[in-house]
Amino acid sequence: MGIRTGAQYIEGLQARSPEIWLGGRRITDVVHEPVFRQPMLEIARLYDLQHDPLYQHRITHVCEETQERVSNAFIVPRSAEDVQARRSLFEVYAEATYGLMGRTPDFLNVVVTGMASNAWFLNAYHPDWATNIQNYFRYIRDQDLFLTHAIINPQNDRSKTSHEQQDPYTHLGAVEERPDGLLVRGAKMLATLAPITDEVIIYSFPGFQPGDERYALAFALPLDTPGLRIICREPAQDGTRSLFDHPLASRFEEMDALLVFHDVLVPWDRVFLYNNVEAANLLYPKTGIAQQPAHQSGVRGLTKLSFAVDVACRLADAIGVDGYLHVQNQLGELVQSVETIRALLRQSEQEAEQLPSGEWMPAYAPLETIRGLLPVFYPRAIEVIQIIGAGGLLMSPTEADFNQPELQEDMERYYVGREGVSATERVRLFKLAWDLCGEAFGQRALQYERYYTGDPIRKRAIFYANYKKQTHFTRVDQVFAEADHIMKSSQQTETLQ
Ligand SMILES: Cc1cc2nc3c(=O)[nH]c(=O)nc-3n(C[C@H](O)[C@H](O)[C@H](O)COP(=O)(O)OP(=O)(O)OC[C@H]3O[C@@H](n4cnc5c(N)ncnc54)[C@H](O)[C@@H]3O)c2cc1C
Repeated sequence: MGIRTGAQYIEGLQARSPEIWLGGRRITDVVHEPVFRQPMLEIARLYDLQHDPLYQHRITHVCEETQERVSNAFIVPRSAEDVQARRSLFEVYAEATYGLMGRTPDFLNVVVTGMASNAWFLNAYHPDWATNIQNYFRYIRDQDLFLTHAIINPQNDRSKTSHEQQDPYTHLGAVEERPDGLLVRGAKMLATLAPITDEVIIYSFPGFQPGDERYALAFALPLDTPGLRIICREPAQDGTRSLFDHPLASRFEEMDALLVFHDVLVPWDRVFLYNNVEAANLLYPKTGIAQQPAHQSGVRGLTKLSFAVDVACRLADAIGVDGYLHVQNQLGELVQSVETIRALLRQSEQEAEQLPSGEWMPAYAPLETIRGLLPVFYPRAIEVIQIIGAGGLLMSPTEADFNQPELQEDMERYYVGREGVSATERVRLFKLAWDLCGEAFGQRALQYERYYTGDPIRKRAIFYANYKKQTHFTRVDQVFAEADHIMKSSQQTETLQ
């Protein structure tokens, strides 16, 4: 089939009936559920871009194997040009959503591409796993599917491993091998956008201990597989809020969910890893499934940060405070944070490493530095919006107030900004800013930047450990050697005198 349109994506959702729970209600018509409707349309818009002559050549290509047009997310990069072709897709999708949707289809499609192109790793443990992931890659590429993923165990008792939890099936684990597949039970979090995706892929961060064999799993399933339950968090919007009042929250909310597997059967041809702690712990480091999508996250993160900085600058200008030194200092700091991420991204592409398999991997150190800095830079941008917007962020009236003739004069007089900024312009800008820095939507977007890729603290610790392996801090030895040499020379000189 190749690239889908937005309408085809929505038809796909309509054709299935996964078990979705939202606010105590079982959702039977996901396509018409107000909470999901606009975010679904935003994703459909991305699918439509694949058919837009302005974008098609930037985000899709003709697949050598099938001769069909497919998304650039399925490129296995073999050159710098391939890396750029994929970046181009990341950029188009990020710009279309202002970087506020992190789990757009490109994200997990890149993960599966990375796993499949490194199937040699799975092959070393079990040839079927390698065949399965390669077939799955072809399947999602050719059907142009949209995936969610759940790689974390529920947050029950983090001081214990999976097999030490009170209930052995709190964390998702294998129950029984059957002729037709593997029976699994337990839960995984945090499947972002699950209600409006086609399939889920399960795998895990490293950290398995001996005894955790049954939890060492990787597989993929359609979301309407019997026994699979999607429990959504409380929504940040109810789908009826106006675009005037909530220009971002009413469009880009990514629903997060817990996935509960009530004795779900995973067909053997969908199992990519099972019952092997070593393989599960090495999956991340050996298959590039952290590094390749980190490129997507970097591009998206740059867009989101730049957008927040644009909002901060426009806010300051609209109320005439950007002439103050401390405001300029803070805005300058934000612009520099954007430039830092931009430079790191370029560096990661320019220093892309070629693996022995021929695959091009954007460079690790700059990408990992982006991962370390965004959880600092993005919250800071949000803080600066709060500092500059100050009390004004809390006095915005609603669209209904603007439409009330009795209030018209007050609206026009008391809500204007500096000269040239009308009341409507100022209020819309402040509402946009509040969506980012005050609303539950904005708080989730901030929490996403901290945690979407795992715990930033442990990530940075791993980065340091890797750095230490490669860097032996030899300059310190050199300075001592030089000092010894200088001391020796001066002693010799003294002896001669
Ligand atoms: C908005 C959002 C969207 C997300 N989307 C997805 C998604 O689509 N798919 C998905 O799979 N996941 C998703 N995640 C989950 C994300 O992967 C996790 O939040 C992240 O890995 C951190 O795990 P945790 O939340 O369980 O925190 P925990 O690991 O429970 O950490 C909680 C706190 O305890 C500390 N801590 C815990 N254990 C240790 C330890 N061993 N050593 C030191 N400190 C420790 C941490 O530093 C942290 O401060 C999302 C998260 C967010 C916030």
